[in-house]
Amino acid sequence: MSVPVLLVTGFLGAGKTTFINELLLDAGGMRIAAIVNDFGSINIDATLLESATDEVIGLKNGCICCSLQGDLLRTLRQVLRNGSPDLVVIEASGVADPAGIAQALMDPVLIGAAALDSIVCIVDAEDLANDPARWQDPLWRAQLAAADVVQLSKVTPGDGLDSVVARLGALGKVALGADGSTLAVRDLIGRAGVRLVPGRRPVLDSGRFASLEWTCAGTVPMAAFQQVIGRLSGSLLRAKGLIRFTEKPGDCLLFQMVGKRASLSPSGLDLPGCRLVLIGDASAFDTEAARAALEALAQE
Ligand SMILES: Nc1nc2c(ncn2[C@@H]2O[C@H](COP(=O)(O)OP(=O)(O)OP(=O)(O)O)[C@@H](O)[C@H]2O)c(=O)[nH]1
Repeated sequence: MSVPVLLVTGFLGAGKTTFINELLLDAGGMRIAAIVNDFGSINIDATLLESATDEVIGLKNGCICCSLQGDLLRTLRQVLRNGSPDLVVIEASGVADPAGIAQALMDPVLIGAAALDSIVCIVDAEDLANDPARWQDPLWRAQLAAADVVQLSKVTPGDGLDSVVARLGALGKVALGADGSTLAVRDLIGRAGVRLVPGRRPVLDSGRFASLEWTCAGTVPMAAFQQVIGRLSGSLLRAKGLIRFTEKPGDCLLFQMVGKRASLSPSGLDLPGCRLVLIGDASAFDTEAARAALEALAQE
């Protein structure tokens, strides 16, 4: 019998890694392997998931819905060779159109060993409230359209939640998690209808996003870092990183920013220096200016 593959999609920062982490931590005895595609060359998501399962493989430097389709298939074969898991979870990057990944997974050789089961789309309720234009975003709509299961994240009771659920319903999607709950992993499997090879071409707009990956071997001063991020925030869609501040060089902190909301929390990791990924709209985000501003912060 082929191993089911669960594909988790959703816009930048929607909560895909958080959702998968919860699945892995509450796997109900299932052996789950995770394949994680980050947009850039620093695979923060894979690093974050490594503590939750033995088998996490990061795919970086491209997108599995287009340039890395071959890498995805090779990785999947490798995962299957390493001892058949009960389930493979693939986290798409926030810029991926799941149609491209579904097409790749229709590979005639692979399909007997691993077959795409459900596609879960994480929909960020807070993002929809803050940025109603998201409803018209072609990439966001393509991610939603592909979904067998729509899971809401960042829900606040009231706050227009009923109208979000109703509007998703009008688009033909039943949104789960309006009460903050998530389905158990076993209940996510087998939810797909008959899946045809997607006829349309994936929504790809490689020029839409600009990203910067920055690392330094030492630390950065906290107040100056916050100032730089504050200045950049208007042009950023997503930022994440593992940062050591000069004031507390012993702590490796997880920095997250989605839209205007930023947070710092203990990462539980012990990686040296700092690593940061910034993603913005290409028309607004000046990566070289951002790099220079970050370089000016680096301390030994
Ligand atoms: N309050 C709240 N925060 C959440 C929820 N889900 C995710 N977050 C936060 O949102 C931020 C992004 O979450 P991730 O899980 O990394 O999002 P992602 O979709 O994997 O992000 P990318 O892979 O970078 O596109 C983090 O700071 C999370 O802690 C949620 O349900 N509620």
